[in-house]
Amino acid sequence: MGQKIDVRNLSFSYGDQQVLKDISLSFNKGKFYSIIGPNGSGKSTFIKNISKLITPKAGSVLIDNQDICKMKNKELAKMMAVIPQNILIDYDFTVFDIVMMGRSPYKRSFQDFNGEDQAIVEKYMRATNTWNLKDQLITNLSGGEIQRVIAARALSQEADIILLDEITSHLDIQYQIEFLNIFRSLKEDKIIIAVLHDLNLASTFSDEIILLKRGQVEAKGSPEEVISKENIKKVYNLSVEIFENPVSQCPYVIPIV
Ligand SMILES: Nc1ncnc2c1ncn2[C@@H]1O[C@H](COP(=O)(O)OP(=O)(O)OP(=O)(O)O)[C@@H](O)[C@H]1O
Repeated sequence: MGQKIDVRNLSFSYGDQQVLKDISLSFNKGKFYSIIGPNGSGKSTFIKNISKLITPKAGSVLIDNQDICKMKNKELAKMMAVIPQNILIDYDFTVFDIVMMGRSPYKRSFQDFNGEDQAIVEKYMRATNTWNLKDQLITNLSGGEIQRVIAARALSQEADIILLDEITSHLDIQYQIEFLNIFRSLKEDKIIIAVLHDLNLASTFSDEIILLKRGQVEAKGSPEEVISKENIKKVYNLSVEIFENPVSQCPYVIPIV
């Protein structure tokens, strides 16, 4: 389950504003993918389409050759976990209860969580450094703490596909790196797709990068193929120098200011 995602000729519009145009891509197990591109280029809209939050106007999204629009939400939730960009939780659940919700796809109606669920939840709360927050109300946490709790919930879903929509936006530098490391360390038997704004994080962590420009794929491939002076100029209208990162040996972008 969740070995491969095929996006075929995907187009999407909000009203008469076309936001995604004829996108075809494949994502395979064992890889960390980043989606990059300027503000408004359609990155979040793409993540919402491939997670069935919104429905493509044309084209399809297939997981292991099955159209996600024909899948039950619970079945999809066993295969795919999403960490969204904007997390609004205004009900007074404890952090532990919120993370436990990640186990719901595995339960029948009114079936209780068991010791195995608790052990899974504790494992991922410790990994995301949220175990010490377990008895707090979610409404009392900071933006970065909430994002870590939502990551723990997504990990507790134990899905083969993880979508991260700008997970780093609320996180300080330590947690940005820690988080991307957690997800990268899990990639062997998962598909990880992350929307990232920081080109150098994308370059360091990704096996493949997809560069969007106005809802179309401008470039895709390895960091070396995508992170080039020409692509950055064309898509961000920004002049940059590219060096080799001395630690990771990946392309390292420095804007010319
Ligand atoms: N719910 C919505 N209704 C109408 N238009 C929307 C909606 N959500 C996004 N848009 C528009 O669709 C376009 C793409 O937005 P999207 O959020 O996918 O871009 P993005 O690349 O994720 O941007 P950012 O980097 O700023 O997060 C933008 O022009 C945006 O204004």
